[in-house]
Amino acid sequence: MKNYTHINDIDNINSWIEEAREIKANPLANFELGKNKTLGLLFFNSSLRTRLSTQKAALNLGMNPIVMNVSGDAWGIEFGDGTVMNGNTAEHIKEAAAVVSQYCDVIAVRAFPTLTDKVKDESEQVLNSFAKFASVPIVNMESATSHPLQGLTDAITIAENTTKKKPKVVLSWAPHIKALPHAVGNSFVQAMQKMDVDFVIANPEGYNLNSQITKDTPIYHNQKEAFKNADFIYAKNWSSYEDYGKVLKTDLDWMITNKKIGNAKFMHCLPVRRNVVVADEVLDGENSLVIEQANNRTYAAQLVLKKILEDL
Ligand SMILES: NCCC[C@H](NC(=O)CCC(=O)O)C(=O)O
Ligand SMILES: NC(=O)OP(=O)(O)O
Repeated sequence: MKNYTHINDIDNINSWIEEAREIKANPLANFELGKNKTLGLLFFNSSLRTRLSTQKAALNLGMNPIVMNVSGDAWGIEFGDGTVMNGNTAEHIKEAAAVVSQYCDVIAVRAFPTLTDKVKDESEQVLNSFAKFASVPIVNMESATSHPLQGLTDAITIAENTTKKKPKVVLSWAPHIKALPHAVGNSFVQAMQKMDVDFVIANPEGYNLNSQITKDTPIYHNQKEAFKNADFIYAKNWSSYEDYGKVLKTDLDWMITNKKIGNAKFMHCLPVRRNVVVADEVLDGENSLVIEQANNRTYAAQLVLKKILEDL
């Protein structure tokens, strides 16, 4: 594999899940594969899990990770073509990506959306510019519209926590005070569409995700109806896609509680705001998978890096 930028880069989700579980059972089996190879991790935004689990994955493969907070620490990067750079940006992505490519064998990038400019966000300017101007493989650590390391992690977590042939999985919108990206929701939808699950989405009116992503996945505006017979409930807030980047609703009637989830397992990508997105009782209860889900970030990243290293 060259780049891992989207869930569509997964050619066979069942074999990927199987391989990730083998890696989890024996994380140091490929310790020689990444010897003398450098992974550069570039962060335009905050992170706890992605930053640490991707480095851990690299270390398990014998790679050397180097990390940079691009926003603030690096020179402001210009992405526009032909720009007269007399503003706040000091170096062009053409030089930046070419230079970093000389130091790193693989480059991983995190860059969130503006949530104010839909066209710009959907063009995936930052991620695609790295893919265009870097001479080494690129890994998406959450871009404007997708978080494929998280989507792969979620698929692994569901597979290892069910014995059913076709479990029912619900992605539920949940409240938040801030405007959040669609990336996690989008990649979860795309991962579930590749799996053999009974998958539905629950969100209030005005909060439908991009229909080119949800396609024919059923969307309920009644959370209770959607949760009937659910085996997994995956909560996530996102801002409106239709009324782009707007927060239309902050009251807590869509917050996840024990009464709502019943016997279903609870999932969230984290970080999560307690008693806004989900009640304490759920996160502290035995149906919560969130800590194991975060653990699986390492093995998802390790599988992706392994596939890239094998093709270098
Ligand atoms: N990488 C996991 C989620 C990152 C981001 N969450 C956040 O920004 C939460 C921030 C807060 O709660 O203040 C998102 O939703 O895409
Ligand atoms: N789930 C996730 O990507 O977490 P971080 O934002 O902390 O990396």
